[in-house]
Amino acid sequence: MTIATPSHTPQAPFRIGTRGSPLALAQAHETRDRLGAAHPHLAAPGAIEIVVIKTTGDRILDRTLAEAGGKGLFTKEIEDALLAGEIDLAVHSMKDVPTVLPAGLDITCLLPREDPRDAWFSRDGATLMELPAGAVVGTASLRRQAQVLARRPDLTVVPLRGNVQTRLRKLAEGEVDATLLAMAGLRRLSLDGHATAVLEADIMLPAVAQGAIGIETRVADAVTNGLLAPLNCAETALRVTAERGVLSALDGSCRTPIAALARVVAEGALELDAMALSPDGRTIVTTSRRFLATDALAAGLDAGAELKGRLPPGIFTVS
Ligand SMILES: NCc1[nH]cc(CCC(=O)O)c1CC(=O)O
Repeated sequence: MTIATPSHTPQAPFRIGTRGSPLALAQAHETRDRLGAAHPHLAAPGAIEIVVIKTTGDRILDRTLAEAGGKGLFTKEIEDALLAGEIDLAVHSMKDVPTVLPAGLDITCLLPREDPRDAWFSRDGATLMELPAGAVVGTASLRRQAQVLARRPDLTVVPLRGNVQTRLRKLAEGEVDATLLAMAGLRRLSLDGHATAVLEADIMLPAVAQGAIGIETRVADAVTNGLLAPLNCAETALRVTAERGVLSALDGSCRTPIAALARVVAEGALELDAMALSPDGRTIVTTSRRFLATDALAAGLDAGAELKGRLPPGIFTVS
């Protein structure tokens, strides 16, 4: 396979590739605004074009993503457009980006991270611990399902899909009694005011890279990568590197629910909490690391390898 390496020419519009969901578009607009703020020639009207690309993940409405299987459901078609030179950069929720990227592409920029926590929504304002026995929690995320069932094995978890607005509508219509959504997405859509509660990480450890926006480009496209350099948030990049290290150490051992959150605890020092769970929430393996910024990837990989080694055989291989 040959990899095209077209490069942005200053007179043509700069093209941002994105999914078409309201959240994806908000993230693309944030990227466009940050590029315009950093580079006056990109602030002019029409200087940046937003190209909406439909992905396999957008077509899957009736099954949970875990059932649909496969990695990169939300990224493949966008990456194909990037490799073909149809767009100059792709904006992704890092949570949806696989750990292994196509040859010639890389995440070359991470925007400052939003709140990584999950928000809790219930129809009548009950918290997770207050919901009546047998109440129905809607989520397609095995990570959220497992952590809900770990605390409340008497609840029923059913899949709930659709974009943020759709899920909130289904909650209001009574299809479920409660649901969970990433705070980051809600903030970006100005919907965070509707949340019943924000779940701290010791109640609901977030997904790897939740709340982080990553920008994927062609490694060889020096023009685009140069324009993005001032937009990169070094702290977010370190945290995401550690968390994705956990994921890459566990990749291949299936669709085990995994959660991880890294944060800066002192100048140049980070802490990482990582967790693997069985979907029924009955088996939970956790570990933490404290490490220096230079060791972010190694710490994540090491934590992931430890979790992998401690997984009870059989329980976690659901593939
Ligand atoms: N898989 C869907 C998805 N991908 C990223 C976000 C939220 C935004 C983020 O985590 O950056 C969501 C929705 C959700 O989990 O509520």
